[in-house]
Amino acid sequence: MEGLASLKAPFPATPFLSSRPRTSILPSQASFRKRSSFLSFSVHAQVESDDGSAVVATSGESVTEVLKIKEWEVGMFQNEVAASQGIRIRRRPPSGPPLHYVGPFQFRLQNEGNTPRNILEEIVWNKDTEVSQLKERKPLGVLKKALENAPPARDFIGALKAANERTGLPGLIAEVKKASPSRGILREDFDPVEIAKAYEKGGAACLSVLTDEKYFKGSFENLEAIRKAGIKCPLLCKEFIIDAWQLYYARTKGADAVLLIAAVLPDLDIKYMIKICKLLGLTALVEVHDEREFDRVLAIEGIELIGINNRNLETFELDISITKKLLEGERGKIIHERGIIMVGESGLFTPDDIAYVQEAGVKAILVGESIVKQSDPGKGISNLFGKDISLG
Ligand SMILES: O=C(O)c1ccccc1NCC(=O)[C@H](O)[C@H](O)COP(=O)(O)O
Repeated sequence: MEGLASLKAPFPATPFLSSRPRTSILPSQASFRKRSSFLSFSVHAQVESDDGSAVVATSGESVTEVLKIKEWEVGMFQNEVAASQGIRIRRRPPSGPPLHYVGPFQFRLQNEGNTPRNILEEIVWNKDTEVSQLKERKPLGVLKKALENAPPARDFIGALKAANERTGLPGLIAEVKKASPSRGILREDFDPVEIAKAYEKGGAACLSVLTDEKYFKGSFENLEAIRKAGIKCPLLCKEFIIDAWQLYYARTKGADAVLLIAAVLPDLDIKYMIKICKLLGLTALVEVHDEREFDRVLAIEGIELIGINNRNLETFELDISITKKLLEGERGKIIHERGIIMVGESGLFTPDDIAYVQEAGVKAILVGESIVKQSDPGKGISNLFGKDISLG
C-alpha cells in the first residue's frame, strides 16, 4: 500500500462497555468487508483504533469520515448482537455513511436506519448523545475520585423486605416523577423534596427519582437534593442506563440503586453492569416486560431484584396481568428458589391492583402516577393500599 499514515483513532480509551463497543465486540473482517464494499477506491491512509484494527481512508475520504463509517459499522454489529437476543431497541447510529452527494454537498436522508422507531428508541438515542457530552465534562477518573469519600449506599433490598414484613403488603418504591411521555405533565406544583418527604412519611420503603430531563422533566439535581434533605429511604436513580459510566455518575449523585432495562441492554452489558454495581455497592433493579427478557435475565448470575414493567415502553400499553403471566409456572418457582425479590411496576392505582400483583408473587411495587398526582402524596399512599401504612 502506498503512503500509509498511521494515526491514533479518537475513540475514548474507556475501560467500559459503552453504547458503541470499542474493543471486544467487533464485526468480523468478512462482514466489515461485505458491508463496506461500496468503499472501492485507492488506499490513502491507515488509522489504528484502540483495538488495534486498521481502518483505511481513501483519496476521496478524510480520515475522520472513514472513522465515522467504521464507528457506524461497529454500531450496526452491536445491533445485530442485540437483535439476536430479541432486543428491538437499536443504538443510535453515531454517524452513517453519507447517502447522497450532489456536487460538493452531502446529504443524509431520513430513513429507517437513522430515525427512531418508537419512544424508547428515541429516548435511548438521545441518552447516548447526552452521556457522550457529560462524559467529556466528567471523565471517569473525576467520578472515581469523588466516590473515594462518599458515604456507603443504603440497603435498597433490605428496606423493601423490612416494609413487606412490617405491613404484610408489598414494599413501596414511590416514584418522584413530574411528567412522562405517555401521560404528559403529572403535577404542575412539583417540589421533589416535599414530595419525597411526604412519601417517606406515608410509609414508602424506597424512592425512585426520575433523572431524565428531556422526557420526564427530572434531574440529577432532584436526586441530590432529596439525598441531602435528610431522607432515609434508599433512592433508585430512574435513568435509561446504556453506559457503565452512568453507574458511577448515579452513585456520585447519591443513588443507592439503578435501573437496568433488559429491553435496551444486551446480556453482556447487564452482566458487566451488575458486577460494577456490586463494586459500587449499588443495587441493580433489572426490568423485564416479556417472557424472553425474563428468561435472559434469569440466566444471569447475581441478580437479586427484578422488576416486571406492566407498561410496554414502545407502545405505552398498560396491562397489569403481565406481572401475573410472567410469574406463573416454572419462572415463579425459580424466583422462589433463588430468593429473588420481584417488583410489580406501573399502572397500579387501587388496593385491588396491589392485591392482584401481590397474589401473583411480588414483594415490592413501583408506583408513580397514582400517588404523585394526589395533592398530598402521603395520603395517596394510604389510598393506594386502602389503609395507612405509615410508621406511626
Ligand atoms: O411512563 C412512561 O410514559 C414511560 C415511557 C417510556 C419509558 C418509560 C416510561 N415510564 C417508566 C415507568 O415505567 C414508570 O415511571 C414507573 O414504572 C411508574 O409507573 P406509573 O405508576 O404507571 O406511573
